[in-house]
Amino acid sequence: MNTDVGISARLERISTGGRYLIVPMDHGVTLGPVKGLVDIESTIDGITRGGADAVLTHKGIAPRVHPNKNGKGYIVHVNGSTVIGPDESDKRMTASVEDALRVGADAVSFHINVGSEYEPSQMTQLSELCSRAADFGVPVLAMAYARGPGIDEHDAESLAHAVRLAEEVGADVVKTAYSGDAQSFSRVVEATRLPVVIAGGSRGTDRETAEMVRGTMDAGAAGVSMGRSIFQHDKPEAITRAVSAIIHDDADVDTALGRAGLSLEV
Ligand SMILES: CC(=O)[C@@H](O)[C@H](O)C[C@H](N)C(=O)O
Ligand SMILES: O=CC(=O)COP(=O)(O)O
Repeated sequence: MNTDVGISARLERISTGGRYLIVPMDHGVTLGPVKGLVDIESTIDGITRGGADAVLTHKGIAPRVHPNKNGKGYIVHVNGSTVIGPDESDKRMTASVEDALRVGADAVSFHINVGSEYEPSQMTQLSELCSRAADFGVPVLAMAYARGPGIDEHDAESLAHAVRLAEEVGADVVKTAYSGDAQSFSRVVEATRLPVVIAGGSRGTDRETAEMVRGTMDAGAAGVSMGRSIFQHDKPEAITRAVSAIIHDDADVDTALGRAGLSLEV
């Protein structure tokens, strides 16, 4: 049980009533300056107006985040790798808890590939990060992916193992991939007492995005940490509005898309 008042207070800054709509934009390290991240100021302005609870970036982007985040929460991501480097799974530390606090973060996030050859070192780093962050009352979002040789990244049992590991080493919120349907994802949610949020993966249609979010919430999860489906959208504010309607107002898919002015077509 989380009894730390600083962690509780900061968790409230990155969520609404225990539900999370986080938009991660750490992909500039991983993928480069892709669509939506070149003019990151406008994207952040749109998604925070659309109902995001928090945005997430690497520490160096902080000066471009604060003037545009409309009073919403801010999470600093503390490890990274690139798709053009020797091994994308080999995430290395890029910031400390102190760095994150210096640039105004409300929480830190850390990516672990459970099942990869880097799992042992990443698990140690995550555990140490959680201890250090707790010293300062800073929440840790663990991005716990099931990634490695022979692993199905959407298999519910593997995802359940990944989210459970995050709780056991001391994280406060856990993000993982979606297993594809509400029934299987409920087994992932049941594997931990932590709030579970999903990654979106590469961008699909608006209906696919909305159905994924609806299924996630039906499974008992706490929300999303959804990047490309939101920041690569032609209308980031509108798709955020649709996702927010599902997460914060329990809207169904058609209501959410309609309320955001998006097409109801497949
Ligand atoms: C680009 C991807 O495939 C994502 O799933 C990333 O691995 C997520 C991540 N936080 C990153 O950009 O490193
Ligand atoms: O940091 C990355 C994520 O949390 C997920 O990003 P995606 O683009 O929704 O997979």
